[in-house]
Order: sequence, then C-alpha cells, then structure tokens
Amino acid sequence: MSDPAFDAKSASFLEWFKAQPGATFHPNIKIQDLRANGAGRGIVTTADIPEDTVLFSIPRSAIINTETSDLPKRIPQVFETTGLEDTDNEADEDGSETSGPPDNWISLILIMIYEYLQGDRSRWKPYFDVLPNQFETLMWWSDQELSELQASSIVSKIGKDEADGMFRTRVLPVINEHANVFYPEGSQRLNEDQLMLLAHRMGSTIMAYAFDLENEDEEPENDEEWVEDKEGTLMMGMVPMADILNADAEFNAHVNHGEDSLTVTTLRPIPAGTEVLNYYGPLGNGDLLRRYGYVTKKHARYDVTEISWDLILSVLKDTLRLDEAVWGKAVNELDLEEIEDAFVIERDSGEPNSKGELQDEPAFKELPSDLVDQLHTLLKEIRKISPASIPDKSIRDEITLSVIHRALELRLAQYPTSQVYDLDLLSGNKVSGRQSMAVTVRWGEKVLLQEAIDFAQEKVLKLKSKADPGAEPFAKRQRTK
Ligand SMILES: C[S@@+](CC[C@H](N)C(=O)[O-])C[C@H]1O[C@@H](n2cnc3c(N)ncnc32)[C@H](O)[C@@H]1O
Repeated sequence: MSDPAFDAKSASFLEWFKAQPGATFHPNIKIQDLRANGAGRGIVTTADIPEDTVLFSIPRSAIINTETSDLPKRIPQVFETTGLEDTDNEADEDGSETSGPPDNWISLILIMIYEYLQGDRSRWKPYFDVLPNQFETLMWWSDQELSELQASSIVSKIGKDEADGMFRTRVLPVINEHANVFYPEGSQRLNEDQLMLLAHRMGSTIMAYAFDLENEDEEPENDEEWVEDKEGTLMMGMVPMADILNADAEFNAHVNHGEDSLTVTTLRPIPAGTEVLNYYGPLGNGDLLRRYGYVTKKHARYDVTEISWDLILSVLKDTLRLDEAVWGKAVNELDLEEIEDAFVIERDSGEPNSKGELQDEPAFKELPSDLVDQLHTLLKEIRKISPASIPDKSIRDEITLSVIHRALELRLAQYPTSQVYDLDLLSGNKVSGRQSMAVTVRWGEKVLLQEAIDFAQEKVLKLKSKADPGAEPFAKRQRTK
C-alpha cells in the first residue's frame, strides 16, 4: 500500500539532495518505503548494477556537523576549545562533567537541536523531514518491555540516567542561555520536558544515523578497516542519503570517505530490486537493538553475553569449601584496580570479506582469557595460604575449568525461560514487535551460553581423562551413549 504523504517526503528529500552542489545519485536506485518489513526507508536498485559502481556521492558541505552548521559561528564561546582538553571527553558521558567544551556527542546534539528549531530556515529542513521521531532503541522501552530481555547484560548498558544527566547539565543550559540564538524570532519556547524529549530524540537519531567522519588528512591504517564505532571518536556528522541505507551483517555497499565528498559504492554486482545495504559492524543483536532498534538473523553470530566476577567467586567458594579466613585473605590480596567485574562470552565469528559476504561458520573456540588469568591469580593467592587445596597445576586447571563451567550453567539459569521455549515463541510467530526483538536477543544469548557450557565441559573431561589415562576418552563415551 502506498502512502502518498510518506512518499512525498522521500521525494522532496531526494530533490533537495540532488540539488546539493557536487551531489550525485545513480539513475538505477530509488528510495523505497520498507515499513512493511519494519525497516523504514531504504534504497533499492531498479536495474542490475555492476560491482564497484558509485551509487551516490554526498558533498562534505551537505553533512551536518560543527563545520557546516551556523551554530558554532553564532556562539563560538560555547564551542571553543583551548586545545588542551581531552577531545572526546569520555567523562562527560556519565553526565559528571559540567564544564569545558562540549564533546562530539554534545556538539552534534546542540547543532541538531538548533537546526531542527530553525524549521524552514534550516537548509537541512527536507532532511529533517525524513529523520525519525519515534525509536525502537532500548532507551525508549518501558520497564515492562525491558523485562522481556530477562538476564541479558544489554539492559545495564542503556545509559538512560547518564543521558538525562548529560542533557540537564550540558545541553539544556546552553539552549536556555542562548535562547535568542536557538529559537527563531516569534517561535514558541520549549519547556524543560519538551527540551529533554527533543534532546533524547536527537541523541537517539545521532546514535542510529550519524557517521564518524574520517579525517581526510590521515591515511587509514588498513584499507579493509570498516568505520564502525560511533562512541567516543573525533568528528561526527549527519550524512544525508548515506543514512537512508539500512544495514546487515552481510552487505553489498560501502561508504568511502573522500576529501570533498563521501561516496557509496557497490561491493559486488547488485541485481535489480535488491536493497542496498551498509554495515554497522560486528554487533550482536543486543547491541544492535540498543543502538539501532532492530535485530537480524545474520547478526546473531555476533551475539555476546557477560558473566560476572561475583558469580565466579561464589562458585569457586562453593567448590573449594575453604576456611573463611583463608578465603577472605586470598581475596583481599587481589589488586582491586586490576580486577575485572565482568567477562565477555563470545564466539569466533570471522569477518565479512571485501565483498561484504560472510564465509566462516561462527564457532565457540575460547573461554575468556582475561577470566582464566584472573582466576589463576586468585588460585595462586589461595595456594600461597593453603597449598594443600591446590597441589599442582593440573588441579588448578581443572578447578578453573570446572568453576567456569558451573558458573556458565548458573548464568544460563538466570534467564527464567528456556531456549526451547523462546524458539517456540519465535518460530510459531507468537510474539511481535519489541517483544519479538527481546526474545530474539535473549534466545541468542542462551544459545551462546549453551555453546560455552558444552565447550567448557568438553575441556574439563579432556583434562580429567589426561590426568587419569585409564578413563575412556570423552569422544568415545559420547559415541557409545
Ligand atoms: C541509518 S538509518 C537507515 C534509514 C532508516 N531506515 C530510515 O527510514 O530513516 C538506521 C535505522 O534504520 C533501521 N534499519 C537499518 N537497517 C535495518 C534492517 N536491516 N532491518 C530493520 N531496520 C533497519 C533502524 O531503525 C535503524 O535505526
């Protein structure tokens, strides 16, 4: 079903884009309404397109950033840096920094709010008309909706309170102090709630749409390196048209950062009627949902979860059954500065090739080495105090693996439903919308945890059979079952 109002916005955006000096747009592509697939707007080919074809180019002058918007010129005192500051001001992200020049995020949020408030007076108005005002990213989910993610570690990474703090301390004061600049003459001023909502809206748009802009003076270290991470890097900007591209873990186009313009080129031949896809990086579905508000089957290979040091400690304590004094002393010997609180469980998932295709099957190949090292450090301390509890290296290794194995089982048990139950929900189409995306994330993490459990168990059994050569090898025991 066509939607004339939606299509009219796409058409006037395209017309505006083509009018930008230096912009190009291939005749065999079009902006398409993909809302029926839950994908908003996207770009689709209308005829076969060969490999290495420039699909469109975006002049740098059409990008929204500190260099192109009027705002930094109108209130230079806000944007000025002394050159001595930490340019990505990471500390700002927790809302704790209340002074100093704005970092990349805050600068772009201020600029986006400014340009948005200019309405028809902004030269990017037709672009703002195709930017979203509703989001599926986790920041916008209710507690009830978030509870569907169960024990997923992604819930602790949403950062809503930090964002609220940052907007209140770094964004709203600038707008209020320079209201005559932000609000065009005669326009309605926004109250605090409306400004907070607008700041969140722009923050979420930047999170899902902005690009890190490579500095054209710097040679990329590696030609194959994709530009992936939006968090805490130097120059961010909104790149009209490049951000109409949707993305997946397998993709067929790439954004190249040139001196005067950014160009989007095909990585392989694209048949007519195919969506042109970009790449957001090797993100698991949890992170994809947090940053971009969607999940895909292909991104599941990059799923991750975390296991906490506290859980490992409690399993180790149960396993060794040491005297409280010995345990307390050994734990106190650990250098708190060096201690990791959580460890990432992930597969070896391979990388897409230069054509954007995935070739290797993902496989669980390694327990987190930082976890193994940290456990060894603690076991060494315990051994110093109680040598009998860990007589030799092979016992140490067996304890390490058994503890990780048991902790992984307990980690899986923190999710209240089983893998089978979740899969039934998904394959029977019994869930939809946000609930379906949450079930996809939690199911993927359970599958990963089960792979990690099987891997750890096999290692424990191998080690035991090595220590006791009379025992049947693990593989044989498996076969005769
Ligand atoms: C850079 S924008 C792409 C353009 C966007 N579809 C639009 O209509 O404005 C990124 C957003 O597009 C959507 N998106 C991108 N790739 C997607 C995909 N493979 N499936 C579903 N939605 C996708 C998500 O909402 C994401 O936050």
